[in-house]
Amino acid sequence: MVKQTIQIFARVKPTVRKQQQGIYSIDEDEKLTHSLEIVLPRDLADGFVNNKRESYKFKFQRIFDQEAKQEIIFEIIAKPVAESTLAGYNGTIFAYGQTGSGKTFTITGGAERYSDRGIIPRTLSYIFEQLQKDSSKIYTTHISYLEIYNECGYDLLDPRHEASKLEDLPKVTILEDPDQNIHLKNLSLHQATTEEEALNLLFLGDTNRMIAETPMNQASTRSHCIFTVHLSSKEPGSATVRHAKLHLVDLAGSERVSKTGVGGLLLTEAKYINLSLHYLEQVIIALSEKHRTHIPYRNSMMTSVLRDSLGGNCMTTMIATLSLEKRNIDESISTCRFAQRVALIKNEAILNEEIDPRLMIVRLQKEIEDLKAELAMATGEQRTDALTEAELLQLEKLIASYLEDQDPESRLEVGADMRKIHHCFHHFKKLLNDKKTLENTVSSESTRQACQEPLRDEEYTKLLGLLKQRDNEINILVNMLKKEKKKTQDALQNSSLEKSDTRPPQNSPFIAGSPAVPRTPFSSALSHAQDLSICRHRSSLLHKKTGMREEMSLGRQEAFEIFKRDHADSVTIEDNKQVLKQRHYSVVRDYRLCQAGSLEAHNQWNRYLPQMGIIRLANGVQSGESNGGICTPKRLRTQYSPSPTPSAWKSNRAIDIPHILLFIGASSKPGHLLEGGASLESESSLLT
Ligand SMILES: Nc1ncnc2c1ncn2[C@@H]1O[C@H](COP(=O)(O)OP(=O)(O)OP(=O)(O)O)[C@@H](O)[C@H]1O
Repeated sequence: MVKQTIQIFARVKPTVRKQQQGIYSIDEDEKLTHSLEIVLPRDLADGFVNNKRESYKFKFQRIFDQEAKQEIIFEIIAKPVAESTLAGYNGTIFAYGQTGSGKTFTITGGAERYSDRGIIPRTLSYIFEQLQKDSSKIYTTHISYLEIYNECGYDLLDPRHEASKLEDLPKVTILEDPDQNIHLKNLSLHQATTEEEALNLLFLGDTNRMIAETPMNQASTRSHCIFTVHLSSKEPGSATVRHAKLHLVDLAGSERVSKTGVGGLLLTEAKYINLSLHYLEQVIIALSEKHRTHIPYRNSMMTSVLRDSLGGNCMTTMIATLSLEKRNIDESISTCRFAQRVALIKNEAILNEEIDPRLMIVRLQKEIEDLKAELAMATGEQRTDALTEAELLQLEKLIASYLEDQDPESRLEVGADMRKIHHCFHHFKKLLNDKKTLENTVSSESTRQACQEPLRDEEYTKLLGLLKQRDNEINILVNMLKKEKKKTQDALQNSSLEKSDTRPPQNSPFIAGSPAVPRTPFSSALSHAQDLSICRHRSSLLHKKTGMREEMSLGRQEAFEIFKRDHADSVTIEDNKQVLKQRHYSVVRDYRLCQAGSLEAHNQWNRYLPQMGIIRLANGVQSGESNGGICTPKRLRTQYSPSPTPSAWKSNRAIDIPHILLFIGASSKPGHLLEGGASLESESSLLT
């Protein structure tokens, strides 16, 4: 590491000697520290006529007067920096001064004479000369050329663009990595293997700079230019590479805005220039102050780019260019003051070495080869990269026997051969993965089955619903039976009452409680039949709703039979059925009498018909009207004989009391009666 303050030099621009007479003097002391004294008459300082002289004294490493040639400038200022760059340290030379003070002349040089070549071409010549001389190292040289104008960076070496204005050039932006290293995006690096190639790049950049220059943008005045030589070096066979950068910087004019007398865009530019230089000054002030932690590098692009050069890893040199004409004295004094602050900045330059990864790989490969050779010599066997077929087979056998061995103390001995050890690990890993795959398959299968569980649940729910439905149906049937039972009991009670107490005389045609209705031999039967008809009609409706008969499954029928058999009232129901049957026969008997043609009975029948509301229930057939001997629906007509005999009725289970009576009532003529009703079939069967 080389610790060094920034070196400051002053160069006075040649001018008419008469103007400078008595203004400045240069002293040299024994330590080669030069001081510049500027003597300013009072009247020049503040406008008042004053014979007193004001003296300003500034110290520099060296002061070059107007006689100084470009060659000496290079030798004294630039050469040491170029040498340190060749040694692997970063270096910076920047020229600072007001417009026209000779910055560009010093850094780049004049175009008129070859001897006017400035620091850049001379440094390039020197560097390539040294590179040629030094065969102990391999050098690589790259060049970049950046222009910063109004805080925007432009690549002056972009070959794709024929710049007619500055904006045609690619814009360069700053990127900062986590280690706070600055990277310039879009700034091209061009390799230069010879001095000529490097100079061509310099000319290309200067040409782009001049072409892009407009009357409003005098590049040399209002922009900063940074010409950088990137040098890499390494010793042959070594993986260590040294990188060094040499910035050669031509700053914009340092004159102050207040004195430029510009406006509009020029003022904006001047502000930018001064702002940029102001931030440079801020950085330098911050660096020159002790215990200052924050350095405002990021405030401008220029200070960001020159970060290393200012207070960092760099050997930096400043050239203060001075114009000592009377009108420029103030600016020259400012420049000198600025230089004095810069001189306080300490830099710590270190060698920028890094290991080249490609070279490291080559070196390691060679080392491996050497070690293999040594191993082969030590073991006496030549090892290849991969195991042979025979070796693999042998290894598989060993692994198999090891895995089968139940002894927990057993060992797998494959020797000190890493290839075999690796193979064993691969084998075990494969086994483990296969096992995991199998477990995953099993688990996914069980997951799949688990997913099907809801289907079982659905089935279960469906069956449960069906069971509930069946329960409801059974409840309905039980209720029906209860109702039937109640009706039957009521009917029986009425019947017994009629028979015993209230039975009217044979000649009385009226029913008890209905004085207007006469009692006939059929009246009792008709009364029972009326009740039963209503009951069965309701029951029929219920059957239609539930569809009981048709949809009753075998199981249900069976269950129902068991239910009927085990029911507490089954005996009573059975008794009731017998009673009903007896009545059925008595009705049939009465009917036969009626059918026998008793005119009296027929007349009596016709008289009582209108009072029997139940006849209207016979499928729309009106009472008292002749239907040509047929008074039943067509369905019944086709199903039963038009003139059935009582024996036929008996044998036909479909015959039932209420309907017989309905049909009787439905015809106005005796002998034209039909029996039966299909709708009562189920109810009849219930009573069977
Ligand atoms: N030491 C010198 N010897 C001979 N001529 C010089 C010297 N210094 C400057 N000049 C001349 O002075 C003129 C202005 O110089 P130069 O362009 O270098 O100034 P500058 O500081 O770069 O100005 P700007 O800030 O505008 O770029 C040029 O013509 C240049 O040749």
